[in-house]
Amino acid sequence: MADVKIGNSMVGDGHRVYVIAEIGINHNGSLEVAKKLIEGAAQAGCDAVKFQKRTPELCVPMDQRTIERDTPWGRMTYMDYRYKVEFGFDDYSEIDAYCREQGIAWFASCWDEEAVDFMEQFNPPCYKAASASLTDLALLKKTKATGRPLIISTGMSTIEEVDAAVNELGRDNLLIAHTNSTYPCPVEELNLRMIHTLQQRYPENPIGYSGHEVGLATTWAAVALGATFVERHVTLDRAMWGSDQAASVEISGMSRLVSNIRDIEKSLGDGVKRVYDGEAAARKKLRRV
Ligand SMILES: C=C(OP(=O)(O)O)C(=O)O
Repeated sequence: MADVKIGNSMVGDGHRVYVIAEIGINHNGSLEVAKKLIEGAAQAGCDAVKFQKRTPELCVPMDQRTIERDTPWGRMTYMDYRYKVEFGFDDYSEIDAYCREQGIAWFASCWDEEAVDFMEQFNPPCYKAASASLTDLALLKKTKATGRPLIISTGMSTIEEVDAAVNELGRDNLLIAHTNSTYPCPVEELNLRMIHTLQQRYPENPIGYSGHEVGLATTWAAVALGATFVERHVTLDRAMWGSDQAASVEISGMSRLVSNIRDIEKSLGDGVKRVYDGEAAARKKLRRV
């Protein structure tokens, strides 16, 4: 399997699992909340935080735009809500500076082509294409053409759609995440063995896991199954307003997630049978023949 370099980190078999705290839109349009999430993710030991960048007038479907909904800022159309939770250039400049201060990488999934041009201004270490964008081949190609590593997510997709995206993009500098796009995802539908299916189908690409389940055990299982990177949504409080919050992990959970991932990756070893020095005494004392 080829390795892919994201910033200063190598991602792939035999390397530390790259842990991404997906802030997404859990900041609810507040830079203050975003900064608390960045700080929490850095302290938890995550390698990167991730945002979602949209140009609402390009990526909100026409039939959704005028639908009204109740929000913490009052009743508004879906389009107005999308603008409300969208950070602009000054916000991202502050996020960029803050991430440097906290010593954590940051990048975004770009939901439309303009968003890619926007993000290029910040020299991100990589990009992500959300599961929703997997069949948007023009967007995938535009993102890949930046020359930066690209993570594609495979929720809500058929295997033929995944093949089509990978064939269009080529195997180079491409990472693939197993995902189920139900929020929160029932454990019976996580289908973590898909990690093996993806490893066998795309042997040149680092395979990872983007999870939306409640709890941490199944993400640890994904690491035990060989996920080379892991992404979980992060929140200050799972009870906060917003569609992704309930399927997110609070900061204390992120700390447990990362520290146990570090133990799991060490515990996997190399699969070569050996007698460890620490076993010598037991071997001497307990072996009859
Ligand atoms: C929705 C996203 O990702 P995923 O499909 O992995 O949940 C995203 O990265 O914006």
